[in-house]
Amino acid sequence: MMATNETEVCTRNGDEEKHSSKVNGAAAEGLSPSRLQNGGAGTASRFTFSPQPTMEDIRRMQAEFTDERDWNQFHQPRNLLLAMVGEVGEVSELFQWRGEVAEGLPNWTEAEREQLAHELSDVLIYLLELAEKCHVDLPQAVLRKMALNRLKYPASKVHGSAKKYTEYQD
Ligand SMILES: Nc1ccn([C@H]2C[C@H](O)[C@@H](COP(=O)(O)OP(=O)(O)OP(=O)(O)O)O2)c(=O)n1
Repeated sequence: MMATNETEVCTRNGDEEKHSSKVNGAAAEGLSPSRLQNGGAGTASRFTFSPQPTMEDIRRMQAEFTDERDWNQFHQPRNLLLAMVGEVGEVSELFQWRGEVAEGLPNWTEAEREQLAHELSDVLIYLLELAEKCHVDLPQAVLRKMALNRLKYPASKVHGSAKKYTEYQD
């Protein structure tokens, strides 16, 4: 489903489950308590992104943003990496001292949710520009990496376990 402001009815395990879904995943009201636990999102009603913009769209928009400002002179790989890590720190600050946070961030204010959206966007923007400047075709690279992850963690072997692959003896 799209991340829109509509209210929708989802069916899971034959039961009707009503919840509202907003841009930025802002609404958690109406979610059953079990869906607010870690990993509790049922696949039938899982939060999804809008299809646009793509990674390439964002890479291009950021390239235009930096070109217009003559900022490429500052945007070498190491600087972009440091900028990205700084933004990851800003995301961490929003979660700091809150204890565990349930999916959908049910107790967060709209302002806090928007701040999180900004900081996550900063991380993504710098990540994509870092990949560009390192000549990593990230959309394709992520497909290759996920294929490797599936081989390393066969569902039949690791289902329900969070152990690292090095901990399995077979
Ligand atoms: N040299 C720069 C500076 C900024 N940006 C863009 C990418 C990020 O999305 C955002 C980062 O801006 P700030 O460094 O001002 O960081 P914040 O937006 O997080 O502001 P603050 O640190 O006040 O929270 O702007 C950029 O591409 N190159």
